Amino acid sequence: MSVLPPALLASVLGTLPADVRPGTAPLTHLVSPDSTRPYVTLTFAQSIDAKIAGAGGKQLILSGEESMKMTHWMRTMHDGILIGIGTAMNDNPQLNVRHLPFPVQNTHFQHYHHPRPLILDPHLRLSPTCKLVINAAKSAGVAPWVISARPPKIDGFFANEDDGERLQQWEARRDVLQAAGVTVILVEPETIHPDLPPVTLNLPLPAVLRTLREKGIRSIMVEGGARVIQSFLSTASGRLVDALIVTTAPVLVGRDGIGYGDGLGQVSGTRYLTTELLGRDTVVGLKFAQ
Ligand SMILES: NC(=O)C1=CN([C@@H]2O[C@H](COP(=O)(O)OP(=O)(O)OC[C@H]3O[C@@H](n4cnc5c(N)ncnc54)[C@H](OP(=O)(O)O)[C@@H]3O)[C@@H](O)[C@H]2O)C=CC1
Ligand SMILES: Nc1nc(O)c(N)c(N[C@@H]2O[C@H](COP(=O)(O)O)[C@@H](O)[C@H]2O)n1
Repeated sequence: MSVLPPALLASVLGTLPADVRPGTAPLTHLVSPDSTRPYVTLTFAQSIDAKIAGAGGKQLILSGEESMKMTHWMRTMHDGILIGIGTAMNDNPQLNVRHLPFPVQNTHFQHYHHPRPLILDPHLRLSPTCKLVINAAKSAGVAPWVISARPPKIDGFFANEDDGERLQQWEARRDVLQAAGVTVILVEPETIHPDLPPVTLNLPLPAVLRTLREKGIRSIMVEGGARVIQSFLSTASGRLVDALIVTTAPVLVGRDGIGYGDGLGQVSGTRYLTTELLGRDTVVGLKFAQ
C-alpha cells in the first residue's frame, strides 16, 4: 500500500518539507494571493455526465479506492474542509482521513492532521447528533464550525410578525449546537440595497472566507455539494478558487442525478496543470489565474 500522496497532489498543491511525515501537517505554503481569505482548493468526484449524486440527492460513492485515498491525503493538506448544509444533512459525512494507512505509532486520529469541518448553514439545520459532532465528542474528530447569519430583526415598515419567532428559533438551535460542542461563527447577511433590510439567502462567500481567515484558517478544501460548488465557481468567475481537482469516475448517472453545471456562467482563468489515472478514475488538476 502506498504511503505517499499521489503525484498529482504534489504537482498542484506541493509537498511537506522532507523531514515532515506525509499527512501529519497542513501545507503552510498554500497561501492565497488575496491575504484577506484562505487558499481555496475546490474538489469533488463526478460521473462522466458530470453528476455528483444520484436521483433525489442519493449519495454515490463515485471515487474508487485510489482516488478516495487521494481525497483523504488532500484533506490532511488543508486547515479546513468546507461543505454546505445540504451535504451535511444528506450524507452525514465524517470528513476525516480514515482511508490513509494505519500508522505504526499513535492512533490514526493522533497521527494525521485532520482538517476542521466547516459547514455553511444559515438556518442552523445541522443535527447535534450528526457524525461530525459525535466523533468530536469522542475525541475522534475535530469539532466542527458552523458558519451562519443571525436572522435579521427588522423594525418599522419592513417588519414582519414572523421575524421575532424566526430569530428565537435560530437562537434556540444555536444554543443546542453550542452545547454539543459546535462553534457557531457569524457573518453579515447579504444586503441587496442599503435601504432594504438584509436577507439571509446564501451566505456571502467573500465574507465567509474573510471571517475564516481572521479566525486563523489559512487553507480550505471545498468538497461541495452542488450548490456550494456552483457558488464558488460563479462568484466573480471563480476568483475565490485557487485550485480545482476533479475526479471523474467511469460511470453514467443520467438526467435525474444532481449536477452543478446548470446555471453556471462562463468560468474563465483556469490553467490546466496535470492529469493522473488513479485506478479506474481520471483526476484532473487546474489552477485559477488570480
Ligand atoms: N460527489 C461529490 O464529490 C460530492 C457530492 N455531494 C452531494 O451533493 C449533494 C448536496 O448538494 P446540495 O443539495 O446542493 O447542498 P450543498 O451541500 O451545496 O448545500 C447547499 C446549502 O448550503 C447553504 N449555503 C449557505 N451559503 C451558501 C452559498 N454561498 N452557496 C451555496 N450554498 C450555501 C444553503 O443552506 P439553506 O438551504 O439552509 O439556506 C444551501 O441550500 C448531496 O447529494 C451530496 O451527496 C456533496 C459533496 C461532494
Ligand atoms: N472524493 C469523493 N468521492 C466520492 O465518490 C464522494 N461521494 C465524495 N463525497 C464527499 O465526501 C463526503 C463523505 O466523506 P466521509 O466519507 O464521510 O469522510 C461527502 O459528504 C462529500 O462531501 N467525495
